[in-house]
Amino acid sequence: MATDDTPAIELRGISKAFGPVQANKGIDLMVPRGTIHGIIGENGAGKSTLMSILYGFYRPDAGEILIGGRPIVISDSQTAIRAGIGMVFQHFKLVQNFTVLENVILGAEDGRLLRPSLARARGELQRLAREYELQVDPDALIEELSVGHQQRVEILKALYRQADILILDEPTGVLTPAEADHLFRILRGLRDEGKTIILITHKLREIMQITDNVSVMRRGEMVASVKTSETSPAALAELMVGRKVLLRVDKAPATPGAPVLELRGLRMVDAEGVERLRGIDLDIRAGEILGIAGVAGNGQTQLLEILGGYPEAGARLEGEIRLKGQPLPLSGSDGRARRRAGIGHVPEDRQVEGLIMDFSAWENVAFGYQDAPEFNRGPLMDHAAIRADAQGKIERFDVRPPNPDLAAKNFSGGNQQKIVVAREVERNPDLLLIGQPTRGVDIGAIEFIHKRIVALRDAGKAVLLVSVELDEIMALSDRIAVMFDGRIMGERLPKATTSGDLGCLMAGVDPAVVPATEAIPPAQAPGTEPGGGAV
Ligand SMILES: Nc1ncnc2c1ncn2[C@@H]1O[C@H](COP(=O)(O)OP(=O)(O)OP(=O)(O)O)[C@@H](O)[C@H]1O
Repeated sequence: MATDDTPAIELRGISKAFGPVQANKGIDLMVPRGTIHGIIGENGAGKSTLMSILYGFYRPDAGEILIGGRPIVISDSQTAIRAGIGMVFQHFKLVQNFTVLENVILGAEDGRLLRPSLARARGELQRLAREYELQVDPDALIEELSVGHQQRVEILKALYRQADILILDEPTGVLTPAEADHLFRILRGLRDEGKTIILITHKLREIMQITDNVSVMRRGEMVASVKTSETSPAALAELMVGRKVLLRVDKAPATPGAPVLELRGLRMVDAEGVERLRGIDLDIRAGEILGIAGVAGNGQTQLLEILGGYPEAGARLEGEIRLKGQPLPLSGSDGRARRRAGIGHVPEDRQVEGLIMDFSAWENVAFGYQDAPEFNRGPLMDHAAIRADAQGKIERFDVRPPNPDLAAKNFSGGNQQKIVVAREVERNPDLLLIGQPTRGVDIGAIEFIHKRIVALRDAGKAVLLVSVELDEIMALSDRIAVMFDGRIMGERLPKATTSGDLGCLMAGVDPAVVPATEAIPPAQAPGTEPGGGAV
């Protein structure tokens, strides 16, 4: 019989192997009811696998699951949902061309939720949205929503199914700081009414800020479970990685040289006629990291795509791009031509643009560089050479498992990112375009990726960094440009600015021309509905 202190979730001896990879080894975990429980661990430590077992995506090879004190076999996600478990995935599982309402009721029409009438479902959805401050338009198509709003739909979907336990896998990776704050308010509210929340994150700041307890995984094992109030970021980092980690970027002042990239009046109007870039002028010099700060959706993606050689289909472009003094074509170029010209590109979305998920790691390491001379023997590609090259990159970047034959989709998110970064950085491009370099990446790997970016700069290369993580922009950049609504709102030196100052520019307000007393609107991507606020 469940009593008040019966844990909401108890895992005993859970093991799961994928071929030779032991993703989970005899995991024990106890999550008290009405708490927020953090799970941290390096990329590939087995966090997502464990949660996928709890959600019925995978069957464990061994072990037992108890929900509310009762043993349960979770054979599929319907069983998990019936047991009161809801999951918000890293990559949302919403149907893009369905409405919010359709997505929320999809799959919920079984058992206790017998085919509700649409009107009743709408009423219930609106009630939940109001009660939990998760406002979204029930009739909006998912594809029209910002990622923050799509995440609201995922949470609403779980609440609609009456989840008592909510699992969130890296929920803030795609959110702006204001959106993340809002999400945390919601999670605290849910906890305070007795729901149990599991939060997987790589951000130790979030762990310290919001969790009650935290469990640490390393290489498939659970190595510690502690009260958050009794630990520190440094202690957690060490538990995770097994060594001390530098939690800040160590770099000497930049010594910029000649301009590598010059942009003049770059404009882009997309296929729907929306002006996404409204005349960008920027210079990036050799030996310099220029960080672009901004709320996602203000033109950074378009800027990277154009420079990387694949602007959105149907877009109209104007302006000039010069690389080391030479004009580059605005269009009619592609990613390979840009790479030949000396531009490396780590795209923001590794799964869509950075990798071919069904291809092996070694094939992905040649992706975009397949015409490089060392990868070809006469008219044929030299697979052995590409494989050997990939093996070296995988080892140097500590990609786990270090298996070049594994398909990209079978690596954990952070290891996928390392594959893309290794491919681009190791080519020593004159200009590296790098979007969200450490999204979903563990702290050990962040330290490593940051070092490699700084090393590239120190070798006299130019780096254009786009990140929604203000901390990352502040730590890595030699100079910061803030984008808002397709324009550069202002430039700052990291030492001469604050996150408040940058936040104003990110919201489209120049603090230099606004009286200090005037209210600053929350940073928000244009096009998200004002009623809902920044998530
Ligand atoms: N379907 C699969 N087939 C083969 N191997 C897999 C599969 N899913 C996961 N793995 C492997 O299992 C291990 C654990 O992966 P998992 O995704 O659980 O890690 P994680 O801790 O969630 O990592 P990240 O923080 O990078 O998301 C990794 O080595 C991964 O490559």
